[in-house]
Amino acid sequence: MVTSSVAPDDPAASRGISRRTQSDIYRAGISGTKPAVPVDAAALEDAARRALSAEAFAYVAGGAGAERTMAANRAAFGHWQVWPRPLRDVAQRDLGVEFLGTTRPTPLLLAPLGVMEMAHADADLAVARAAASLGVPYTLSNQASFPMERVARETPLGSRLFQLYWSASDDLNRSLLARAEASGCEAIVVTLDTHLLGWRTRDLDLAYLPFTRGMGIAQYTSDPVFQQLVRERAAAPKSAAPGVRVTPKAVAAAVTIARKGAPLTGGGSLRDNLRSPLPRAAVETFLDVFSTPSLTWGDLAKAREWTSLPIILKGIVHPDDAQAALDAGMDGIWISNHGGRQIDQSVPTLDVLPDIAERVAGRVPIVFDSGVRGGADAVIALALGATVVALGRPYAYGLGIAGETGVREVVRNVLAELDITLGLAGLTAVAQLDRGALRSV
Ligand SMILES: Cc1cc2nc3c(=O)[nH]c(=O)nc-3n(C[C@H](O)[C@H](O)[C@H](O)COP(=O)(O)O)c2cc1C
Repeated sequence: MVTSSVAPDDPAASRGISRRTQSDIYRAGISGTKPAVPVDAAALEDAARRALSAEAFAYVAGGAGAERTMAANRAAFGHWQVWPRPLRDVAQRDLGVEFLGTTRPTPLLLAPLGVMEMAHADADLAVARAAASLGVPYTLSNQASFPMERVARETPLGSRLFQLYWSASDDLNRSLLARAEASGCEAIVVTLDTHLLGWRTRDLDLAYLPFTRGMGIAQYTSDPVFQQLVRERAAAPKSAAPGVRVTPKAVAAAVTIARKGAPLTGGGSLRDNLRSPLPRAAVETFLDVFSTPSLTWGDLAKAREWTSLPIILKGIVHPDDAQAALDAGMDGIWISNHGGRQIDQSVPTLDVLPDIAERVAGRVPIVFDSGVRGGADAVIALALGATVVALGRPYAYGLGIAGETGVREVVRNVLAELDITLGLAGLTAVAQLDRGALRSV
């Protein structure tokens, strides 16, 4: 349900999320209260830059190479304009869509974002609560900061998908998917575009990768198969690993790793965790199993054996790969270039959306992401054939600035602008959005 602080007898309450949001904001303004996070997308990013550590902001905001794909993702929206169409009675508007066999209240999804503890200590818990309060499904990342079971406990009514990074251990993959199913996830999203970690310029300049500090590996350290791999590694004779120079930063990193490794040591004191070889072995094991560059289309059949949930492939950009996903019997396609974090000067997702939508021809749902910054962007993607649109960085910025409230405001603002844009385009339902709503430039 979409929540609002507007009183139930307020006429705005029956006029959709846009009127409720505007009413909430302007009414609070009378008492001098401003929104917790900037509404403008660029101002939101700026505020996040100020709120986050240099490392956290670089990790969230950064892309691959010279970040030309990030810029292209945004520029692609500039090739389309939304036609205004007045005098069509748009007093009642329906944002609902069919997705994975269920009618959803909105056409929005939250994309999986790893290591959200860098933005806020409540990380995925805060994001899940905000998403659930707005009826927006949340895609839990394989690199989350809390185990999926904990998120499920905190938001039993929230709709969740689980995103898998296909690791080098099939036993681990199977275990993660079984846990996702047991904890109420509705679908598995297999991310395909990160089989090699992108050349992330900002992170390289800061020499900072959160996983090497034990961050963003909570789905692993809480997994029985992974725990066994870690114990085996810790027990094996050591090969001489390159030493780390002991500096205050190295000591701080060791403390973080020890804390994050607590699930492996039985949650002992910090001193115990620092002494135990397991937390560091967990980081090393993770770095070993994380990526599987040898994966091929033929391997996907295994995922079918591991889960009975629908499987969506994330990271599809080439229309031929969309076709291959259909041929492989997948249940959904997630068009994404990882927000420009993988290949520099790659293909902007919006540019390929129409071709892919044509190939898919409604046979499976299409999730779209990379570059969505507001409701008008979402309208354009939906009109070009997306079934649902996924929001990424903006909600991480909201999280960093104002925790759960920040995420809720960011998502609410996108929905409100989407609702207004739909109505001003003369339409009363997301289902009516098609190419006719747009002018190409
Ligand atoms: C900080 C950050 C972490 C991410 N972590 C993941 C992840 O764990 N799994 C995944 O499939 N995609 C991940 N992505 C990619 C997003 O799911 C999504 O594709 C991307 O953010 C879309 O681009 P946009 O945020 O610029 O709109 C991450 C993106 C960012 C910015």
